[in-house]
Amino acid sequence: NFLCLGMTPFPRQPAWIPHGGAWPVIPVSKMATVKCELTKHLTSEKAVHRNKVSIIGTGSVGMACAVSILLKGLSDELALLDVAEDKLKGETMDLQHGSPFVKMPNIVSGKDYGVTANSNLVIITAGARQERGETRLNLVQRNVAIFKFMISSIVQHSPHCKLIVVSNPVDILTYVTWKISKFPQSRVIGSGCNLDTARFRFLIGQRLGIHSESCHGWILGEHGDSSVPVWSGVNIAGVPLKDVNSHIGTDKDPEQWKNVHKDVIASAYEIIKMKGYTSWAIGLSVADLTESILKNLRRVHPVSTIIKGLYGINEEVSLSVPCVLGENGITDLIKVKLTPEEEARLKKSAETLWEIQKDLKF
Ligand SMILES: NC(=O)C1=CN([C@@H]2O[C@H](COP(=O)(O)OP(=O)(O)OC[C@H]3O[C@@H](n4cnc5c(N)ncnc54)[C@H](O)[C@@H]3O)[C@@H](O)[C@H]2O)C=CC1
Ligand SMILES: CC(=O)C(=O)O
Repeated sequence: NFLCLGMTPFPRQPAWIPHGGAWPVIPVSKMATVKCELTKHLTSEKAVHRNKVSIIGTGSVGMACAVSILLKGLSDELALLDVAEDKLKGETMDLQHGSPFVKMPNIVSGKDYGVTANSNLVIITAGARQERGETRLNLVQRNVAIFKFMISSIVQHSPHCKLIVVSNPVDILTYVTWKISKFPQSRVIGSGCNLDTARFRFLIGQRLGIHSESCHGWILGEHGDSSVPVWSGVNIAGVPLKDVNSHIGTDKDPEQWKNVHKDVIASAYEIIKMKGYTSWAIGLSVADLTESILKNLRRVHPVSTIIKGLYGINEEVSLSVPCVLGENGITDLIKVKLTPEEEARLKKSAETLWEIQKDLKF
């Protein structure tokens, strides 16, 4: 019985207790007896989590990311952090109760950054979101203020992690995160145009009656209003749409395919007008990035990274270009052959961001 009494009542901290919080009052002798009768304990080694994912901000986007990652079974520990304690606790408990239905890892939560310690990947969704009709760029000062403390705290507890920035304006906050964290460029990834590209492929698929996965096309540049559709590269099964319609994406196009890109830009505004926020598509798209990183897939995604020196852009701005993503984060950028018009639009996107970024204090 000595072994039994010496054991912790649980093999690990139960997830509904905030990190660092008190243990529930459970009659230890009863617990120990049942556990001892049932099991023969072999080791008290502490679990090592190699694929720990932390999500900062448990609002609509953070929780959509959490559920999408859990359903894909990607992490062996999920940590949630938010300043709104009741909401955080409620979301944690609610997720936990789904554990019989998915292979759920240990879920911990708290408002202290210690809960995120030793993460492999930290996903940042905290901060203000757009009101109806508000632009993403308008959020900048409010969210930069939040990022100062948040990024330093994450880095202190997970100095080797990769960071995915989702909060808006995502490109500027990716740059801010890179500066504050002092991480190499490879480990700071903005979700960027991963979502815009998904919307683009979906809408092309709708016009053609082909599944979006088989519609190959990329949106680059700023996530949002100045994003750049690369019409020159859109293809189905290797057949470029511009070979079928040489005016595709231009004013001269009788089918006005350029409206597909207009709809991509309008998407977030339209959804926010109707339901107040966007969440499901961004959650699924972040889980897709997470999969490439945690499984070291080296797939190519349109994510935001510092692109100084490419496409004639000389400022330190973060914009989306196709990037190879694996266990070390972004290892390579694909140099896309753009038409002069596309390159000019990308430069304009960079200028738009630089105009705001150059005066930022953080
Ligand atoms: N990059 C993209 O494609 C997308 C980005 N977003 C952005 O994601 C962000 C989150 O959006 P929602 O989840 O809808 O907002 P939300 O308001 O539902 O959630 C934000 C959460 O952040 C928490 N928070 C605020 N300050 C914090 C701090 N200092 N530390 C920790 N947590 C803090 C709040 O308590 C709240 O729970 C927004 O900036 C939004 O614009 C949203 C959709 C797509
Ligand atoms: C809100 C936002 O950035 C989006 O849904 O695209």
